[in-house]
Amino acid sequence: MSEIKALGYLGFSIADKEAWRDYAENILGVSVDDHDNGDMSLRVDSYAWRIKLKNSDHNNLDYVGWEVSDKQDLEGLKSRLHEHSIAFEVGSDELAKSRQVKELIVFYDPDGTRCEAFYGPLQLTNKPFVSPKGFRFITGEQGLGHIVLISKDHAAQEAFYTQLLGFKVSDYINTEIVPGKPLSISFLRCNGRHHSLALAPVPIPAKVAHIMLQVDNVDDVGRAMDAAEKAGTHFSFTLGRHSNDEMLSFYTMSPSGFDVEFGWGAIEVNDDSWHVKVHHTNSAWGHKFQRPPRK
Ligand SMILES: Cc1ccc(O)c(O)c1CC[C@@H]1C(=O)CC[C@]2(C)C(=O)CC[C@@H]12
Ligand SMILES: [Fe+2]
Repeated sequence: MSEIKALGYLGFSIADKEAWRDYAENILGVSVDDHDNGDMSLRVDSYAWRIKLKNSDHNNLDYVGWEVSDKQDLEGLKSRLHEHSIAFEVGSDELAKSRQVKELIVFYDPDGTRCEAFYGPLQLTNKPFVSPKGFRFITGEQGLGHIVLISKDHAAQEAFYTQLLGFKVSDYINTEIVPGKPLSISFLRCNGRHHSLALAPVPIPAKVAHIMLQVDNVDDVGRAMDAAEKAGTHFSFTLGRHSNDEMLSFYTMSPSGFDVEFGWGAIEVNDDSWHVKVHHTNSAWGHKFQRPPRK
């Protein structure tokens, strides 16, 4: 049912390129490539790029790239979108070239976030990924990591990603961010990663709450934490262990204002044995929220 195999790539407009370069290399430990037009791209694995940072005067989530297996599955997805009267465009050759993929389509979710579905990402096996911090990121079949979108029309967003795009619900977390205003976050998967996408109906104007990158060594979470502390980066949530995917992680505020969760040790979901759960806590321990500094 689901053609979507993984979170493939992300595109952001960013207002502070040099701050991002420093944050990417020295805290996240990902590699940075500069392009002739002033944009930067981040690598975490064999893919030519995973996160594109468009040099701009504002910060924005520009697109979310979902990977499908092959042309057949892309055609299957096109048919489903067509059946449900969801408009899509076939990406031009120029767009495919700039995304460094074989083919892609472009459509929008109910909240207006630009989605791209693609197959055939360029692999740079002749230029292996080298982390400036010696980190190794867990990607492969689990994709880039996860993204948490702030949902405006939450019911429509959940229906779109589950019924149309074929994501499965892993669980829900009921929480109270504003005291007296309970809300339920939906965690959705499209592979063994517990969630590649979460939808959080938090009443704030932001589009993206955070993105998450996962490393394969718990000590690298500690090393990234030390580097972030040394750099004076704001910790939005302190070190903790999540209740649902059991990830050990901390969150720092990126130069764009959204957070990056840096984690290790999450469970993998087996579709045959998993059942949907409801949690009433975000974390088994830790993850203390810290108010952002005033600008
Ligand atoms: C609870 C949880 C489980 C797994 C995760 O990967 C994960 O990022 C979270 C945290 C979700 C997060 C939160 O708990 C506090 C309120 C947050 C920051 C939001 O406003 C959106 C995401 C929410
Ligand atoms: Fe997360």
